[in-house]
Amino acid sequence: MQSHPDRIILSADAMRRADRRTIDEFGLASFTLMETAARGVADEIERRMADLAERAVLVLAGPGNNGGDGLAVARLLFQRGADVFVLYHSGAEGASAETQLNLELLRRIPESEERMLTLHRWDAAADLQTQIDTARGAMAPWGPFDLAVDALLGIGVTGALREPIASMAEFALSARSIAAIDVPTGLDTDTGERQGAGGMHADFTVTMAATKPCHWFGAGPKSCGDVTVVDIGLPAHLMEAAMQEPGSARVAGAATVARFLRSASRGEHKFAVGQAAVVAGSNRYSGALILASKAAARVGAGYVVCASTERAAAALDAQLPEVVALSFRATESGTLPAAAAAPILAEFGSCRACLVGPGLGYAKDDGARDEIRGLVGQLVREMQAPLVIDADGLNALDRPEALRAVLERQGATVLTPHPGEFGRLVEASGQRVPTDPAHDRPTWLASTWARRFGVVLVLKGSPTVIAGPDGTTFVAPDTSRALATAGSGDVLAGMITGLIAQGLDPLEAAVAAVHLGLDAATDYAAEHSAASCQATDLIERIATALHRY
Ligand SMILES: NC(=O)C1=CN([C@@H]2O[C@H](COP(=O)(O)OP(=O)(O)OC[C@H]3O[C@@H](n4cnc5c(N)ncnc54)[C@H](O)[C@@H]3O)[C@@H](O)[C@H]2O)[C@@H](O)CC1
Ligand SMILES: [K+]
Repeated sequence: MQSHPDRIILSADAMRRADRRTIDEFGLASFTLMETAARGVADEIERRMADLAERAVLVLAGPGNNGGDGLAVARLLFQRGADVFVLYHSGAEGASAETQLNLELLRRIPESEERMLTLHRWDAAADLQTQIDTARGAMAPWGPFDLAVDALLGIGVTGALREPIASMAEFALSARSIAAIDVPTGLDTDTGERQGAGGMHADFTVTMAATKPCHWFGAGPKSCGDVTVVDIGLPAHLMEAAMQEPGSARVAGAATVARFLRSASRGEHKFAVGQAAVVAGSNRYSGALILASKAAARVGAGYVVCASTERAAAALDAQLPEVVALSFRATESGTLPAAAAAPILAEFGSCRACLVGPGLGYAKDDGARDEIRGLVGQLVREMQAPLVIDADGLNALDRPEALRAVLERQGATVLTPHPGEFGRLVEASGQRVPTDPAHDRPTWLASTWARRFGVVLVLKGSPTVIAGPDGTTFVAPDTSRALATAGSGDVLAGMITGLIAQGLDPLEAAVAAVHLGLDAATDYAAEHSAASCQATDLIERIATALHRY
């Protein structure tokens, strides 16, 4: 469980805009930003490399401002006692003024008796093999480096690595550890995907102003190592503006999750604390009903009631005597009939949260489909309490009018699709999905569609992204293989419902539930192989996870 404060995620564009506005509008010189960035990187390196004075550092500097950061870091580490070998891309000589000045400053450092500083120019226009051999020759007397600093490419990267960057990056492999400046070279900043071969795997990454999606998504988490953020002085109002942009997000720290959970009206009488209703299951799928109900109870809902077919309700009774079950004669498809909606609304009208969907058996056959579409549609239209729609409940929203009914609801709605269910929802909405790369990011999709549907949207994935109807977006701190188990979706939906029933704001309940699920999975994986995790193992660990906040 992370103890760090909340972390912000900005897209490459949002970061560039904040940089630009800080320099042009606010008036903080870009050289100052670069120097502040470099100081932050050097401080973090010094914090991790015990005695810098005895260390040999290789700085790989690229042709842009990331390279400029690297050149400044080289100067600072040298000043702090390290022997520094700078391998810089000749493009730096034609780069921004701040990068050129940093190259010039290195050149002005006088020879020193105690420490070595080598500036080695990599001529990007010359024959590649010659450059490789020459660089290798120049490094030969240096022996292995304690650290390589990856300042080749930062958020200006586009597409697969082109030479000579890929060959320059290879020189990092000989170092004992690797520090990446801003982002590891070769990672797409907004997706964390590696374009083609090559590129950097860092032991730690020091990033400017805010994290970027590549630190959390795709190959990023494995390629970045520990990520620390350096405040380079971007003014708060410009950071706030960047945070408002679709695609920007926040990763809640433990303190925030604890604050969300504390907002629950805990300890009051069980009816006051909140009744959670679960409309789920079918003759074939009673497990989903049981898991969702158990999770709602375990997360602290005072009183869980459920509605299902006779057979599923009987199975639940056997396992969860404390949960009151309303049972209905199943349709010939073995699923809940649409006619169950009225009695459910009558019985559960006073519930404080209602979950509909797990195991309803939507795919069974057309008969089932019509019945479940009718049942879900009526609950969407008439259930006043916050409604959590998961699994087959989502599949039943397969027509534009169903999604319009969701948008028109007075009460809050939480949708918890996995990517496939999400794709079908978007398709059913009849709205166009922008396919350009800038927009098919999970954070952008979640915030845009949460706003369009007017819902809390939990876009399950690795990691899971949670967005509110105003576009506020959270990203789960990591993923766990243990969560990739059947039924974990039922558990998550049950937890969200159980937390809302206790008075949590639906968005906060969804964020807290995702974190609790991750904590439970991490706890399990600490003692067992993650692949062996069952949904019931997760439920058993919810209470422990809750207790920590
Ligand atoms: N004043 C500023 O704007 C600041 C910028 N910062 C640094 O500046 C970086 C962004 O700098 P830039 O926008 O100059 O971009 P980068 O320095 O990330 O790289 C852009 C350069 O790399 C080349 N390039 C792009 N993709 C490539 C590929 N696939 N293969 C080979 N070469 C490729 C481009 O032609 C361009 O010359 C940040 O990552 C950060 O490190 C920070 O110092 C904060 C302050
Ligand atoms: K880099």
